[in-house]
Amino acid sequence: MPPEMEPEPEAAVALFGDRIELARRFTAALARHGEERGLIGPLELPRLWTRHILNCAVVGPLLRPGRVGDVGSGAGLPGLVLAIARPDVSFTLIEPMERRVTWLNEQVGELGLDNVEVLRARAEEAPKYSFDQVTARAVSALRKLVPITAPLLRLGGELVLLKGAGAQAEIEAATKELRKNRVHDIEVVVLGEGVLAEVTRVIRATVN
Ligand SMILES: C[S@@+](CC[C@H](N)C(=O)[O-])C[C@H]1O[C@@H](n2cnc3c(N)ncnc32)[C@H](O)[C@@H]1O
Repeated sequence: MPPEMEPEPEAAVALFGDRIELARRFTAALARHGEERGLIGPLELPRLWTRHILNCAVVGPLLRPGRVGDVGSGAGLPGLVLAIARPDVSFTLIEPMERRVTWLNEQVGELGLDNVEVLRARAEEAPKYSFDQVTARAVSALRKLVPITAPLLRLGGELVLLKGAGAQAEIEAATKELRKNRVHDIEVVVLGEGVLAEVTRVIRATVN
């Protein structure tokens, strides 16, 4: 028997506000098709809301009106979730895998999101100096992620990288890459305390 879908947590309505119906539709689509389309693992259904959707949605308040590039969007995490939560921000979802790009385009159409474009590319091929902020989640270790994300930012732009409990250790392991890519004011922001069972850690830093 397939595992049960996690019921919607109370925090979802507070995080998505009047966009909650869109968040519900996206979560339901991911629950229905995510495994068969190779977007999420078979064990993710019982934690789809908390571990994935809300883990991304709590990052919404860190974004500023402007242009955000989401590197390695995959199923739409965090890019599509944030595009639902923040209709005042323009998103470019940067993803190289064709079947994931197809999924992302389908969801943008289904949900009627007019603040999202999908770019089939590796971050290395995406236009440089284009974004005010760049997000990424579960793409690679910071020392490999910095050289492919920092060049996408305009001067003074910001990295907003979702990371696990090892965020601080990743910063220490990436000292050389951070310096070489002019990344400054690096901090770990902890989000979702008292709301999520597992908090979201974000490495936030400025490039100049
Ligand atoms: C483990 S998945 C994570 C997907 C999603 N961000 C999430 O949190 O579920 C990593 C994604 O990064 C993409 N990816 C890997 N290398 C990349 C690169 N150099 N540029 C852009 N995307 C990349 C992969 O195609 C894949 O969709």
